[in-house]
Amino acid sequence: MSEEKTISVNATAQKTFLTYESVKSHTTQDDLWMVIHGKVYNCTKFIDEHPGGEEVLLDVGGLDATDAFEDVGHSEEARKILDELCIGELDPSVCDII
Ligand code: HEM
Repeated sequence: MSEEKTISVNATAQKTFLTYESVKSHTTQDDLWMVIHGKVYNCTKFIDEHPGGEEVLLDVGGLDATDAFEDVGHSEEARKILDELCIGELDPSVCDII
């Protein structure tokens, strides 16, 4: 079964929806995804560059990292980096628990 589905929202914009089931299998240094505020981020390329170190990112691999991310009080710059790492949103039609 495919991990993602793409839904046409209108003629110009498309959203990629991912299930939490697919997010939680990406938990390693070579393949690290996480969820922050309902969006899915592929952080693999950023692990080495994270100013807060790689361990904290690996700790939340495959999980909802919203609280961990917000508790640190990340800067606007950090949020811009997040935008670049976004690969989709959690599928609202699938009710799976994080
Ligand atoms: C992909 C998601 C994340 C991105 C893009 C990111 C980005 C950054 C950036 C740019 C900084 C430098 C300070 C700032 O600009 O705010 C930073 C610092 C930090 N981050 Fe993250 N971060 C992410 C996730 C996390 C998570 C999940 C944690 C878990 C606790 C975390 C913990 C920290 C800590 C502790 C620092 C402070 C490091 C220091 O100043 O010594 N980060 N992060």
